[in-house]
Amino acid sequence: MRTIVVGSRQSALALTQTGQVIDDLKKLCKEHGFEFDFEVKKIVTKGDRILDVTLSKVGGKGLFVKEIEQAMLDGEIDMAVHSMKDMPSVLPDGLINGAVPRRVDPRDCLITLDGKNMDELPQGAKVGTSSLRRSSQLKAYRPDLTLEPVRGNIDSRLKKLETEGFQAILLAAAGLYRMGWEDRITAYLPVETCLPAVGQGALGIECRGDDEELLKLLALYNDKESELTVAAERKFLGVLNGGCQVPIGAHAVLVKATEDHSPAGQHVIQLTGMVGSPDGDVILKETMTGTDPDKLGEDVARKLIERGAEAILEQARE
Ligand SMILES: NCc1[nH]cc(CCC(=O)O)c1CC(=O)O
Repeated sequence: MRTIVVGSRQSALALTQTGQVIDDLKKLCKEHGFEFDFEVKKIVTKGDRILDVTLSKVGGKGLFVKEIEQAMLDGEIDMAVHSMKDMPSVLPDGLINGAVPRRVDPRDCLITLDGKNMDELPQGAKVGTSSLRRSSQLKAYRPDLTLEPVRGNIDSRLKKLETEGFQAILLAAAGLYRMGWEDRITAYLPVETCLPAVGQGALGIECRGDDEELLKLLALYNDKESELTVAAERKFLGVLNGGCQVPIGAHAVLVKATEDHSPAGQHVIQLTGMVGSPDGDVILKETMTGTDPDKLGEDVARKLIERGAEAILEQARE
């Protein structure tokens, strides 16, 4: 019996989703005769130590995964469950993404205390979000809103909704589902109004590239549709060279092969990508379809670069 040591951040969300993945993997082990046991090892990351500082000020990229990846390379842990949207687009040598489990709803949602949805919020309402992607798109949709940063874990953000005088806060629906707090969701933001973060709603299971035993199990856990759509979004992000702290959004879905005149049975991916200015004055969007996720992600990114995405991102990075 081999014990798989699973590294996890100690936030409630990280531990919850790690526990859920371990439960799923244990079932798969039983069904397919794998002799694995699982153990969780908590790891404090740089991102956790500086939760009170606005992430864009400390260089957000990979802040939550670096220590975990080092522990994996050092053999202290064997596997880690990440929110896909917090995973850098390039993994260090020796580590791979062994599975993308079935993705949950990628949309953002609005949480209000009085049940008002986005269109019912009063003129100038104070709305909490620390995400440039969300505030850029929200400003484009409702220029009158006052968007203010709200940081911290999901539970502390929900508390701040009450204690810091926000009329609403914006969060990913996925985190609330995983915590069992979906009853807090007041309204979903349609992807047409607010394109989600790349990989939002999906998890990634990272492990060492030479851990063949574990990779066999993870292959059974992989969801092809989630893998393909997330791959297209991540390639798009990688080409634009953006972390989670620039106003970039993307959303991919599988469409029927016939709609794209491709051979039946072939996967056709439709990807919408977005780059916005921080003040929401410019929102560039492109939608394309394709069968190869990498090519599609690259094509959508190139299209946006042709239309001036670089200058917008440059402005956002300042
Ligand atoms: N940036 C933090 C973060 N990373 C993952 C999630 C949960 C959503 C997901 O798994 O995609 C959240 C919270 C949020 O953005 O509301």
